[in-house]
Amino acid sequence: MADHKRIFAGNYCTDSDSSTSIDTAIASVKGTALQFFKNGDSQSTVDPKSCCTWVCWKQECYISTTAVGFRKNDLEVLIDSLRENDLLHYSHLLTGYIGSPSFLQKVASVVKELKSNNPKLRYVCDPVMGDDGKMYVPESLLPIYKETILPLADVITPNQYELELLSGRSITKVDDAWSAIESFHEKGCRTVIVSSSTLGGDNELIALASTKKDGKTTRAKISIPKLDAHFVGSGDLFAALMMAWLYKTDDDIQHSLENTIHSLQAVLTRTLSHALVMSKGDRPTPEQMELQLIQSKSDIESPSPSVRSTIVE
Ligand SMILES: Nc1ncnc2c1ncn2[C@@H]1O[C@H](COP(=O)(O)OP(=O)(O)OP(=O)(O)O)[C@@H](O)[C@H]1O
Ligand SMILES: Cc1ncc(CO)c(CO)c1O
Repeated sequence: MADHKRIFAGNYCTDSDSSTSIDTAIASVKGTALQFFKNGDSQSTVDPKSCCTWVCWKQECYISTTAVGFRKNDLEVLIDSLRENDLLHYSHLLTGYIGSPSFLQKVASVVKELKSNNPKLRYVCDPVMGDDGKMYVPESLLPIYKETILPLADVITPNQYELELLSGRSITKVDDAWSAIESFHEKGCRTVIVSSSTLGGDNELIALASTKKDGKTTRAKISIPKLDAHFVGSGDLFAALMMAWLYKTDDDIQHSLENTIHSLQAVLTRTLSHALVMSKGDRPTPEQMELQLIQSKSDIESPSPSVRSTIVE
């Protein structure tokens, strides 16, 4: 199995539902892996060496459906074992929810080690800290994200609130967002994607993307029709799909945004319709709102976007 297709995708999660980034990143890039994760089948469709140990851990977690917290010591043991087996060579690293400062510091040292093994490694960081003005991780994570993680990240995918936290600025207009994004470029982060914001009209969410190459910045913006529901795992799915499409399109932010948003819309619309049928008109339970990823396999693998992004001069 060629080294360049290796992905290291990690999402510190507390239950099986919140690990969509792993399923989706692998599924997007490897095609066949989606079924493998969801049906908990044998390892026949996936060469474990081509994915990563966390994926195997995730599979166990999914089968047992036990609440699992992946802690700093677990990460150390995992990294030590991968190092001993000469398996610390990856093309991409994706991190999501991280709940403790010591874990985040350890992630920073892992990023450095992976980058020293492969200077071309792409680190995609979803700085999951909160939403709608509320933090749901300890505040002590913020300075670590700002000072240590941001300069290491090649791609960062904050939502509007996380953009405010990381930049220390209030974001009330699209122009505020662009200047906060520019400040991240200045810190060394090449590509910044704002996964969702309320900087548009009442019925839409706005996502923004900016990438800097050879001193030139390219910016894109897309309007997302807003669904009247709250989804769990949509941010994970967003980060995973952006990572896959940026890789597949050689950093074309416009097409990556369009493809990602198309797949998200398909998954979320299907999820909501399914949940409403299952709940027979009552408020759907979290189980009924589980993202319909398997059912959306073709929308993930072969998106045909109808919503277009615009390049912002
Ligand atoms: N209510 C919704 N209506 C339409 N699309 C949605 C909705 N909620 C989420 N999405 C889609 O999910 C994507 C990710 O947005 P979301 O706000 O869930 O992520 P996030 O806040 O960045 O996540 P995280 O908590 O991981 O940081 C958006 O770009 C959008 O495409
Ligand atoms: C535990 C936990 N809490 C919150 C979030 C953000 O939606 C995530 C993203 O998956 C998560 O895993």
